[in-house]
Amino acid sequence: MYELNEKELIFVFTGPNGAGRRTVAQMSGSTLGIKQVISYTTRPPRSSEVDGQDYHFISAEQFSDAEANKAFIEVIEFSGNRYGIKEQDVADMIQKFGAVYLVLNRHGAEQLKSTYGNRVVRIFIYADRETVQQREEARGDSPELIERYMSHYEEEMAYKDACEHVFENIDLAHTVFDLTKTLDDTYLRRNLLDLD
Ligand SMILES: Nc1nc2c(ncn2[C@@H]2O[C@H](COP(=O)(O)OP(=O)(O)O)[C@@H](O)[C@H]2O)c(=O)[nH]1
Ligand SMILES: Nc1ncnc2c1ncn2[C@@H]1O[C@H](COP(=O)(O)OP(=O)(O)O)[C@@H](O)[C@H]1O
Repeated sequence: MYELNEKELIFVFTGPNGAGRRTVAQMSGSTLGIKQVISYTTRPPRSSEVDGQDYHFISAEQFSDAEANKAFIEVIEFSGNRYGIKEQDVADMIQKFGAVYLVLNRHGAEQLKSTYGNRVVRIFIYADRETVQQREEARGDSPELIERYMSHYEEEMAYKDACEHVFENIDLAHTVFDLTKTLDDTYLRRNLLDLD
């Protein structure tokens, strides 16, 4: 396994689906200049999604081949689709950029933590049940998919106290400001938000 040095950090955004993890991660990530390590998935792309940007969309056969070659740090199955992060992608991105982020459910967050230890900073993003459901509806998720996401809500919420940082995402601008400032002050020290 690639050993990370002190300046190399992996930010893992986790929390219930629909809480806004991807949205806030992308916004803070672009301000702070940290890049996303993209997962591989067998699920089909949604109409707004771009291959290589949202996910690497691959066939079930390609996924199994990569799995057989031990390419993935972890693999999960959600709703009949498979998801995984490639170890080589994490190593390459870290060597190139120093700090990276991922958006994962609690199992992925836990796996990364056990692999990379104190180099992993888990950031829990959440909102109340009703708000999450409304956002999934507004995002255009089907009623069946929403039901599946909501059936995992409590399980994902139970991971909150294990995470290094927790943000309730109600007002988007507010969340992104607080998050960016916390990451900058605590880890990156780029003083991007120094308002003095
Ligand atoms: N553990 C793990 N979770 C992942 C990975 N990629 C995506 N996820 C999470 O798996 C869940 C299901 O993903 P999906 O239904 O496609 O939702 P999406 O977040 O809107 O793309 C979401 O909570 C994702 O954040 C991965 O490689 N590993
Ligand atoms: N604070 C917020 N207020 C209103 N809508 C939000 C907020 N944060 C995110 N959203 C919207 O909610 C939906 C879910 O956010 P997304 O980032 O896709 O969630 P996740 O990655 O946690 O599944 C998206 O349509 C996003 O634009």
